[in-house]
Amino acid sequence: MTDPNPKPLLAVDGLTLQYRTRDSIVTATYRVSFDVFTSDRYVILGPSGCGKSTLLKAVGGYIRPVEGSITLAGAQISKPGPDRVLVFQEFDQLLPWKTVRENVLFALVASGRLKGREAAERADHYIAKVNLTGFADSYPHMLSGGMKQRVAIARGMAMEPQILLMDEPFAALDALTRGKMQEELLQLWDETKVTLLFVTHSIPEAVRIGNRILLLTPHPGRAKAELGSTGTDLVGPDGLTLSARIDSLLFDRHPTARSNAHG
Ligand SMILES: Nc1ncnc2c1ncn2[C@@H]1O[C@H](COP(=O)(O)OP(=O)(O)OP(=O)(O)O)[C@@H](O)[C@H]1O
Repeated sequence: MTDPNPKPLLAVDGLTLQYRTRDSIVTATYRVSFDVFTSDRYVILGPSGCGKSTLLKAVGGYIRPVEGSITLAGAQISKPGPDRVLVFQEFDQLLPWKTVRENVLFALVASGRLKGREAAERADHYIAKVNLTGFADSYPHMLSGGMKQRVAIARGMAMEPQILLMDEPFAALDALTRGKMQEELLQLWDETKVTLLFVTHSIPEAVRIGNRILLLTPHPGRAKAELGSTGTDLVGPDGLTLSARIDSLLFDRHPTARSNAHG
């Protein structure tokens, strides 16, 4: 029987995050709360500067909250750990002097996750999962942007973290490649059911990737609404697509039935 009240894997409660510079304090997020359950594809969506990246860094353990708490499987997050892996937007997140296989292996071995043959087998397994077996001995400069992002995803997945944190991983790709990468990520999720926390400012991407979507207000980010998504942009009983509903909530616009939002 399934538990009617499952405990969240990740619980973010009343989170206020700030940057303190020499002469000012910037509040990035204000009292944001949300829960992520095992195997969720949880998307944080909001305009540029609303604190999405800052939130992800706090879940990664790189920023301490000034207020509120973050717990993973019931334990307070206080520092970075191999149970949370970040995939960034930038193509330069790989080590340029290491091959694809060495990049994936390095993370596994340096974190103490695995060593020797086990590490090599795990690395090859995830390189195959992102369809890069034929490029395992290539260096990053020999790969396209999309291929580099696949390596970053394989490296993150190989760590078998409790949650994979993705900060606009496809934002720097052309539209066709971006669509293909979204499809591949969903396939990978189908095979692994990895829990995703995915940040984007694109409404169509949020609708495509997420099973649950948290909308943040413009700076400083506050939780505005949480929506469930089927992963497709179906028209609801009110005649609105999910994109149109999100658009109206994010920008306080009057929704138009069957209108399409662009992100
Ligand atoms: N290192 C920093 N020092 C001071 N302020 C910062 C720093 N990093 C971010 N900020 C500020 O914190 C706020 C939130 O930034 P953040 O990068 O988290 O937003 P975002 O929603 O991820 O934006 P984008 O979609 O453009 O990446 C912004 O006002 C930003 O200027």
